[in-house]
Amino acid sequence: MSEAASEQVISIRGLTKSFGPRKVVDDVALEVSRGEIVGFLGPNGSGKTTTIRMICGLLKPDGGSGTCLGFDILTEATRIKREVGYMTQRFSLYDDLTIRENLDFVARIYDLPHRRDTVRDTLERLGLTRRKDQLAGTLSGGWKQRLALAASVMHQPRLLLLDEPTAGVDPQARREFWDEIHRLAAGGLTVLVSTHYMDEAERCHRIVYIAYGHVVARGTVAEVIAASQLATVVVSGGDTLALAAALKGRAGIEQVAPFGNELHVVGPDAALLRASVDDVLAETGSTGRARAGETSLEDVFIRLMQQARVADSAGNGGAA
Ligand SMILES: Nc1ncnc2c1ncn2[C@@H]1O[C@H](COP(=O)(O)OP(=O)(O)OP(=O)(O)O)[C@@H](O)[C@H]1O
Repeated sequence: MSEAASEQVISIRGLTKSFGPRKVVDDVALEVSRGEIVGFLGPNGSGKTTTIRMICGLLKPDGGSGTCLGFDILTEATRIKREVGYMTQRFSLYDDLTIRENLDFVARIYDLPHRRDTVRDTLERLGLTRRKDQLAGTLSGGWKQRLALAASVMHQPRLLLLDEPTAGVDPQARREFWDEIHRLAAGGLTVLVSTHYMDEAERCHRIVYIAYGHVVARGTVAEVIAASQLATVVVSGGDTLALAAALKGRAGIEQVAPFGNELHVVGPDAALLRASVDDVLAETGSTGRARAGETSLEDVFIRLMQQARVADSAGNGGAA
């Protein structure tokens, strides 16, 4: 394998999977380099978990090809599984074992050498030593996630797959979790993480957005926002509820969303958007004031989801 190719941790194309008559992953291509943190986003049921499971050899694709960690995803699944850490959406450790006992159990499953030292080092590395004798069932959501992360990196995988790792975890714990992910990536670990949280997407080096089984956007957060070519106008003051109702459905306006005392109004044509907002403000005699705003990743995702829904019902899902 060439040096450049060996830096490519995930390289897949044409990945396809159906459950019954439904194609839930359709022609997905993905390239991820060593040390990258790539965010996998998309609405519920869009095929993220299914794709992740195919990449790490837990599920056989119907079509497509490629490599994960240099191993063929179709024929070398066993070798892939050994070098991947996989943290699922649900806490899958034992509530009635302590943190240390849980890690010791995982170390036995992997048949890790120097088990005691490995567990001790992992406890230390993930900041769990102080709580090592606490029962997992009594931990808060944030600590449980930290333990689950420890369990999934203890065997020193080269690729970490995280499936909605911080669902239901408070912002402080989430931030610490992500600090840890960045530390691990800086050490050479590659991370593919599925999430519904915008702040998490923003902490990834790159994001891939999937809808109805198709990749519909990819790039850095800034690139994905720029590629959407959406414009945003922020309206502050006035009766926001009445204004929102008046703005919806007007020419060039695709989204109207209240944020506190302001409205974010979004559309694809900046001039038309502004003209429509100004018209509505004048027509309603509103005291609200309009200014140009920044388009957010959330605005872009809502548009991508709506476009994908239209494409799916027309039977011709888009691809990026
Ligand atoms: N083993 C299975 N058998 C049948 N259908 C399945 C199976 N696994 C997943 N699906 C279906 O495939 C579709 C894609 O599911 P998947 O879990 O990959 O989506 P997701 O993007 O991870 O969703 P979420 O964000 O809700 O976790 C869903 O409609 C799901 O119900």
